[in-house]
Amino acid sequence: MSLLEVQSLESGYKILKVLWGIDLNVEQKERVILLGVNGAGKTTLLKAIMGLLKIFNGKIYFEGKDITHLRTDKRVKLGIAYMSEIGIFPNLTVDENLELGAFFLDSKLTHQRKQQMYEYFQDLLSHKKALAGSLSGGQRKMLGIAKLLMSNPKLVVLDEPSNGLSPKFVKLIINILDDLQNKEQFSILIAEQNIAFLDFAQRGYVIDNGKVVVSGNLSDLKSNNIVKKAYFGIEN
Ligand SMILES: Nc1ncnc2c1ncn2[C@@H]1O[C@H](COP(=O)(O)OP(=O)(O)OP(=O)(O)O)[C@@H](O)[C@H]1O
Repeated sequence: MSLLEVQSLESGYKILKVLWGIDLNVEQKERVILLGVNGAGKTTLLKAIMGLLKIFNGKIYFEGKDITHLRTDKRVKLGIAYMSEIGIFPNLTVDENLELGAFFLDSKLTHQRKQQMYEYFQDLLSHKKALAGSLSGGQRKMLGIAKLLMSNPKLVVLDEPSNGLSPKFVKLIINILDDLQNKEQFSILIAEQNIAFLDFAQRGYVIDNGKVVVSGNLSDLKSNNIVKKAYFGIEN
């Protein structure tokens, strides 16, 4: 049984269908990347998995449980955490952002988890009372990741964490995710256009016009002509 299984998923916005029958799965402790050009449907797919969009057709299972029509907060309680491209609330403090990430934990568990996050991200501890909007781009991403992990997720869903970051910070984010996954053993589903993340993943899917056009393990992806052309600028 896969941790996450998406079957023939069709979704979109009001009457606009964007996803046309997506099949995808994520196994325990696996790192899966979603590649695709702007507008391909990556964000739409992640939102549909999180219950933020109406499902027109198809199924979503988490640990074998049908969650196709489950409310978003209930998906979070089951163990799926999502970081959108924005990821944080700029008008709240660092501490308040972390608390929001654990909305369903009691105050003792929230406190313990916050301490854990401040241990992982010591830079955030010194900015505990600062407004999230006053942090640097890199610090905001760290906060987004810490907020994401507050709920102790089994599956972490990330939408373009590299967006707006310099190559140095992209490397740092990759190292942090690598380290935290080893410590906490969650699975990762990540939408990215930055090829630095290709080596981070074990398996991936290329989405185009709301359909999966290529899928496979890292070496399959790297040798695929569509991927080579779109991401490495190689024609053949
Ligand atoms: N709120 C919305 N209402 C209507 N259409 C939308 C909405 N958000 C996205 N779309 C459309 O859905 C399609 C897929 O967009 P999506 O954001 O999922 O792509 P993406 O692969 O995540 O690209 P990007 O990397 O630019 O975010 C696009 O045609 C887009 O215009």
